[in-house]
Amino acid sequence: MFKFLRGKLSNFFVKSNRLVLVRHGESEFNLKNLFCGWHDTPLSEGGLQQSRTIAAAKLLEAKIGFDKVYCSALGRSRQSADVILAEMKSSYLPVVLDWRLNERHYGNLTGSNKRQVADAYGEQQVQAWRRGYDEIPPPIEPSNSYYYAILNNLAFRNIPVGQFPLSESMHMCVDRVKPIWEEIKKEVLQGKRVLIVAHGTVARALVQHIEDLSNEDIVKVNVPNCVPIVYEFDLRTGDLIGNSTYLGDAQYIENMKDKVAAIGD
Ligand SMILES: O=C(OP(=O)(O)O)[C@H](O)COP(=O)(O)O
Repeated sequence: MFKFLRGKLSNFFVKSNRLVLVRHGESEFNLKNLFCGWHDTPLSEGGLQQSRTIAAAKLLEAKIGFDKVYCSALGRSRQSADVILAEMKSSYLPVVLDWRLNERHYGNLTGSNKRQVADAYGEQQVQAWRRGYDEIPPPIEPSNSYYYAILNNLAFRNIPVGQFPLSESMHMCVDRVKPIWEEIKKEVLQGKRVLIVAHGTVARALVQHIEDLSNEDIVKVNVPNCVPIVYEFDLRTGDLIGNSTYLGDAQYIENMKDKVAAIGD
């Protein structure tokens, strides 16, 4: 009876719930400035450290806890989540791996150095591939060094026939992410405290859905590694309350956004 009343009372008072979105820590491919997408690169030493000292530290500082974690089927997302959870003494939490949260497939650009591609095709074309909304990079070919590793990755074995991409635009990624986002949002609105550990383009796709941004506005968004983005939802209406909050030092975050936006060396 007491438990029942306590539940009723907390339902009466608790009217909002938070959701946290984090891009995984720096990967080996991020470090080498290579297009990565569906290639399963591990985190770099720096990326492991960012997961501890930026993502987990800022979440602990903000006293934000979780009930459930969503990751992609790519190892770097899970690796970052594991480090964050260990640091938060929350390794017991359920972690769901879902391929629909995989990074955008970068097609035949996979494995290429971004600066070298810019030297060959021009900066404008590279930025159109990286930050255009409908631009689809050329499909990955069997001659690409990562073609077979991606195709035969057992982490992708549950992908329905016909849905395994050979390349994706931002737009395709936004469409792919929509159903899993709707599933996650339902849980958030039921009061589950969810952490999503995702990737650069997938994080932007989620941001577009969450903030209802236009196609023109979302292409200007850049998500740094390991900076938690916090959202708050009204549990009754399902609407977003206020704006996103990026946890961390404002100047550091701006510098990292600029770094992510740039083609790099
Ligand atoms: O795999 C990638 O994203 P990830 O490091 O977030 O998984 C991309 O290569 C990021 O590159 P971009 O910032 O040029 O889109």
